Amino acid sequence: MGSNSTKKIDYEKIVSEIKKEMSHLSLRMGRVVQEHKDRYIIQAENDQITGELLGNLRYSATSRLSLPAVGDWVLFQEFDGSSGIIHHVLPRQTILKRKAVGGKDDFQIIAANIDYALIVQAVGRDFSLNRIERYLTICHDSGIVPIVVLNKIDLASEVELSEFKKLIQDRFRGVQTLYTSTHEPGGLDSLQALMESNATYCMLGSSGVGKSSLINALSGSELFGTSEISESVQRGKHTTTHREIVQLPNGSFMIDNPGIREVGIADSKKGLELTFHPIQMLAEDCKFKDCSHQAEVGCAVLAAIESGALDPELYENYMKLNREQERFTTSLHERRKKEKQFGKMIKQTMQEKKKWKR
Ligand SMILES: Nc1nc2c(ncn2[C@@H]2O[C@H](COP(=O)(O)OP(=O)(O)OP(=O)(O)O)[C@@H](O)[C@H]2O)c(=O)[nH]1
Ligand SMILES: [Zn+2]
Repeated sequence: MGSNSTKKIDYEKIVSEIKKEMSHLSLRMGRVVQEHKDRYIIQAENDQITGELLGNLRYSATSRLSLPAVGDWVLFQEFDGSSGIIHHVLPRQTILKRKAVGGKDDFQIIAANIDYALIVQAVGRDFSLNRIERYLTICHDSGIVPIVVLNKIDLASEVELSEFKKLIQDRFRGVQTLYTSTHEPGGLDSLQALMESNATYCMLGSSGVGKSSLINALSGSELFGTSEISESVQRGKHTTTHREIVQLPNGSFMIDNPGIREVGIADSKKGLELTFHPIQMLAEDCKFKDCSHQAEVGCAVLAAIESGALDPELYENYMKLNREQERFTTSLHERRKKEKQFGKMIKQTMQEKKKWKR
């Protein structure tokens, strides 16, 4: 799958081992294409199965990460041709997750096994190198290959467009970038040419940049007309209560996901390091191993800013993300500590009560 260097999961081997172990069942493999409250739609070859999670799996789940999500490969026992019980969630190639809000879990999976993310921006006011960088960090954290898509290029003059190109290329060397318009014939050719059949894509981008227009345009090929697929894409657009994977006429899969817009920065240092590689490289030359690159003597990062070798904006952004990450990790830590204290208090109270009864 393109430049994705992560190790490929050998599903065949895993599945045959599980099947051997569970030979009293006749398990089938399928992919979760829709996630509802407690129901999953599973695509298995040409069958759509309504799946429920095996009670055992639900109750033994220690976090939401172990429950099925859109994009997951699962093993299920079919029972009447259209229903099934999910027995296994197979290991994930990639996980796109976000901080859970208000829930007891730390993370919530948005989708699993996404190969490529299209980071969509529009020329004009939405355009922000910093925002692209945030999305790149998310991709690197998740093991998803990013592709930057600058859309609405029909709104830019030749000169403006070449300025945008230069900005992107200077800042994100090595990241594939496409320039598209859904309002011009042929405006999607570069995207169409790039998309791999059977690979799974998602769109990341602010509201209004043209994500739905892109999906609609991609699904409106002459081959399929505007029939089923665009209908299901439309449906996805208006139904904000669940996530869905649709197959496009070009054979690739697209996660049409309203929630994907709320993706935040997750808690991995790895993503930061990959995105801000130049800073990481420089940091190796800092005098102190634990240099915070803020005021230290012999800081190679600060020296590079001074000499003009490092973009100060990239530095600012790096520090900002670092702070955010720290805040997140700290708040997690504090929350856990509070929970522990609370548990202790309950225990003590119970013991006191017992004493009192005696
Ligand atoms: N000029 C121009 N307008 C576009 C293009 N693509 C989309 N638009 C317009 O931009 C507006 C927003 O497009 P959407 O596809 O709804 O954007 P979105 O990213 O899906 O927005 P949300 O659904 O709010 O997340 C619509 O009015 C589109 O017609 C383009 O290539 N050029
Ligand atoms: Zn330093």
